[in-house]
Amino acid sequence: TQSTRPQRMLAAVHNNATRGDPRSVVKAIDQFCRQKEWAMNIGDEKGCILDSVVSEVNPAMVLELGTYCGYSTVRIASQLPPHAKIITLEFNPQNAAVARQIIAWAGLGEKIKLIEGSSGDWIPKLKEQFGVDTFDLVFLDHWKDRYLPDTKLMEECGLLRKGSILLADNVICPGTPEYLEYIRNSPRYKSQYFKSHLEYTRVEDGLEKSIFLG
Ligand SMILES: O=C(CSCCNC(=O)c1cc(-c2ccc(F)cc2)cc(O)c1O)c1ccc(O)c(O)c1
Ligand SMILES: [Mg+2]
Repeated sequence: TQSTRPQRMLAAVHNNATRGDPRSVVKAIDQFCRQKEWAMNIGDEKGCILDSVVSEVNPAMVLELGTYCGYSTVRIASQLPPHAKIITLEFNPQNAAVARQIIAWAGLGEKIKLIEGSSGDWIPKLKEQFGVDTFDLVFLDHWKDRYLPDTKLMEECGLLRKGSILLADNVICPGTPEYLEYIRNSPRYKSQYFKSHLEYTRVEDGLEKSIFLG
């Protein structure tokens, strides 16, 4: 039976990355996406911006919305301080299955909790189910029309604290106009745009970094 793109990406990781070496996993995926097949990972260019935000925030608790194959999950988790954790939500079971194996190959299983399901269902359950208090960093990379409703949901569920950082991918391509409008005009956030390119292309895209002011 025909393999899927995430399965071919996983094979590239098994064949080209060193088990237990997250940077080699990231490199193998970027090479696969540049040389073989484009895929919607944040990629190496925007990935460097993500890395700098993670190291600046040095978060104890991270929420990622949209795991896909786990590329950004591995990038973030490889920079977390000891005992820090990332919870990542993925809607698509096939993508989640591949992500679990890529995360395991990178040796980061202890730091990462992957939940299969929709963000709208799970965000209201995170406190009771996983004993979460608030998140220091939230990375938004799921359905682009869910960025705004899920941000409002996180506010309502008390998952953000004064100083929590939201980092949103794809605010230009595919684009998240309602989210940008809200977050840039809300007195409860201070936002900054990091201009970049759509992963593995020359098309403009960027990341929006926003601090929750409480
Ligand atoms: O894809 C989803 C929703 S979650 C992924 C959201 N991410 C994106 O859509 C996303 C898209 C692009 C992008 C795509 C085509 C372009 F021409 C240009 C840009 C880039 C990104 O960086 C992204 O993050 C899903 C849902 C249910 C399922 O059953 C399933 O198989 C998949
Ligand atoms: Mg993205």
